[in-house]
Amino acid sequence: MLEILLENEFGRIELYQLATGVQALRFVHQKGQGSVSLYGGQVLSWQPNGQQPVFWLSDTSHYSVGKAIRGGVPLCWPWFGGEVKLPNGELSKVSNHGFARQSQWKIADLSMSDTTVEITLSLFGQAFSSYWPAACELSQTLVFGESFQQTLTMKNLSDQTVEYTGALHSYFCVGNSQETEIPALNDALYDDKLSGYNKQKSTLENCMGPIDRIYQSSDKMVIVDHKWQREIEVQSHGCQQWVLWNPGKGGQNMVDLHAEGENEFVCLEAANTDWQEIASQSSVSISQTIKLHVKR
Ligand SMILES: O=P(O)(O)OC[C@H]1O[C@H](O)[C@H](O)[C@@H](O)[C@@H]1O
Repeated sequence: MLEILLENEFGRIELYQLATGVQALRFVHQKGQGSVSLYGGQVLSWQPNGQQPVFWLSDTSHYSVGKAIRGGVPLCWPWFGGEVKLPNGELSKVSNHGFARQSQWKIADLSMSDTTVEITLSLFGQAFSSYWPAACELSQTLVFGESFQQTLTMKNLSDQTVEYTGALHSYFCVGNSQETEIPALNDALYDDKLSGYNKQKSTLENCMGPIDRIYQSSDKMVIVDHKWQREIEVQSHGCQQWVLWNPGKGGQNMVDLHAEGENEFVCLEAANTDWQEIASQSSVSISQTIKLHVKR
């Protein structure tokens, strides 16, 4: 199955079948190319012309309903990590990162100009999970051009206040995670999910794991990739934390991470890891803007 959804003098957007139950959009535009899975509403790739890919995608990712896709920008929502707040306020252990990344999103709008490809996806419904029964509507706008902008708007359609945690879980492609730094993180306190020690401060030598940290910062970050001589600037909006994750050699035990894959990416996630309220019938948004600076 292949369907051209939009074509003009600047490019083309196609819908294709990636696997059973997994449809995706891909675009070729005069500024670059990219792809987005409707399953998970997940950006899979983006490569501006003349650049290395910006997002990393595992060669051995699952593409099947009920499993998360490894790479691109998974949406962690309405909970980040393995804990949800139930409607009665109690916390409960759950599988990681919520249902948005394992739900079927719909195309709400597509447009293409000389400078950008804009894709809006939506997810609408209720009782997606017994842990989070509220009716909700998510809208995700993706603007691919020379830079990339992603906005996730969450509307609470129920008559109760709801609480969420979440993240735009970007897998950034780098020349080598061992030759990659993020200097602005050195100024921030972090909770170390691996050791359990909170409010740490230390210099991050490089981005090779095992690393799993929640930084208390919403500052603009610059990923300095020495091997590819590239800087990736990431600015978040509406997010209070950055999560930094790379599995290191432990990645070799993950079936959906190809051999040596841990050398090729760093996850820097625009996140809210503390519970955030959304009042009944209200909307809130989180977003990120990504810009590339190539030194060569
Ligand atoms: O394997 P996943 O459920 O996609 O999670 C991958 C990673 O996501 C985040 O970065 C968490 O902080 C990590 O603890 C987790 O291992």
